[in-house]
Amino acid sequence: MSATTTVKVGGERPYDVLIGSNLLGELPALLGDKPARVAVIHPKALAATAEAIRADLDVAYETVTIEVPDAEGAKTAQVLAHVWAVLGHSGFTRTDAIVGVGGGATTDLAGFAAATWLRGVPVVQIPTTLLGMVDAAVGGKTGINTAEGKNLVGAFHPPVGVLCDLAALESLPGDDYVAGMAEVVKCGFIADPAILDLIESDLEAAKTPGGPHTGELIRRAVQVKADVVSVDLKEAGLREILNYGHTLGHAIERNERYQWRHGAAISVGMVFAAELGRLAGRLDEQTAQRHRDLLGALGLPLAYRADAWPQLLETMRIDKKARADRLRFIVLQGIAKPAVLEAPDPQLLAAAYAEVSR
Ligand SMILES: NC(=O)c1ccc[n+]([C@@H]2O[C@H](COP(=O)([O-])OP(=O)(O)OC[C@H]3O[C@@H](n4cnc5c(N)ncnc54)[C@H](O)[C@@H]3O)[C@@H](O)[C@H]2O)c1
Ligand SMILES: O=C(O)C(=O)C[C@@H](O)[C@H](O)[C@H](O)COP(=O)(O)O
Ligand SMILES: [Zn+2]
Repeated sequence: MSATTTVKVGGERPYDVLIGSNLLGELPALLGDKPARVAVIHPKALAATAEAIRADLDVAYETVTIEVPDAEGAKTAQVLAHVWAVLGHSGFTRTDAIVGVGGGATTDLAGFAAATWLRGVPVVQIPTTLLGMVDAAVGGKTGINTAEGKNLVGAFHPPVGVLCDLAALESLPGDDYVAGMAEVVKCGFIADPAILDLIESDLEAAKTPGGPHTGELIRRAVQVKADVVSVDLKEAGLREILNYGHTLGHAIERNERYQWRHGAAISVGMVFAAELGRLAGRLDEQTAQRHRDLLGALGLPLAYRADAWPQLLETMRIDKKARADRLRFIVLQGIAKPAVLEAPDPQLLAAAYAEVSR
């Protein structure tokens, strides 16, 4: 994809997601002339990019870079407190702005820092992973983990803009790229079957950013997310479909002390959700099998430890979709036909887990 594509996100505070190459020059226009100060939050792996952004912005703004720990290590209350301290020492006011540069973990933290500092300052997200581009940086869900589970503290705080510079994907390790494909596959199953066809048309190419369909896959996945969050920012209903595979996936991440990639965990979670839907009589066998075939061919995991079930079940009880004692899962009634399965029989749950356990 050479030209820049724009996906519009609607709602009370609409914004654009730009997808293309060499987009960093768009940042000053997004920030506008209101901020006097800009904080660029990034992990070590993106230090050079953050420095280049700082150098560019220095002409018009007082700019500070804030390096945060890598991956899930950034999504803690301690790191958030550190960011608040830097903003405080730097004199950040309500018109000043934050820029998140990195994968989903960094943009979740940067977004939450922006949501909470002075009860809300503008944030521009610059995702540098596939997962960040197609999912985390879009939609305004921000947050951190706690000892009890994934993303348990957070806020809905939409960015003022998102810059997906595809050149960033060139330095991304292969396993991280493939982990991002799990969310792309999710978008295919819940809303846009053309995504599944494009991936299946060249499975090897789909594992790399150099594939012939990379740009279209990213655009389609961003469009799925944009369509959903434009009408349901705060997850009052429709937005729950974006959580397909995440009820079990988040429990696996916690069980692995966040050493598994998010995309890998939700890959197992989606196979589980497909089996749950099948065993509940809602999903046909062929579509359930298509989950395994597709995710397996991409190199994503399809199974998890059998002995972990009691702990996973316990963790799933504080999933955000749960209501009182009732667990709720997103299942499919067919491709692009997501639905809620409420309070499934414990035996049904165990049977679905048996299908993904080893
Ligand atoms: N807010 C949301 O709506 C939303 C949606 C999906 C996922 N998430 C969250 O996103 C996180 C996962 O995001 P992720 O998969 O991007 O992982 P990540 O942020 O942990 O990044 C993966 C790794 O890639 C490195 N990296 C990032 N960009 C790079 C680049 N261009 N070149 C080289 N290395 C690079 C990072 O330093 C890290 O080590 C999870 O915490 C998940 O909960 C949030
Ligand atoms: O944007 C959403 O809504 C999603 O559910 C997208 C998910 O891919 C993402 O991992 C999200 O962070 C999960 O949200 P949570 O509310 O279950 O923590
Ligand atoms: Zn996710």
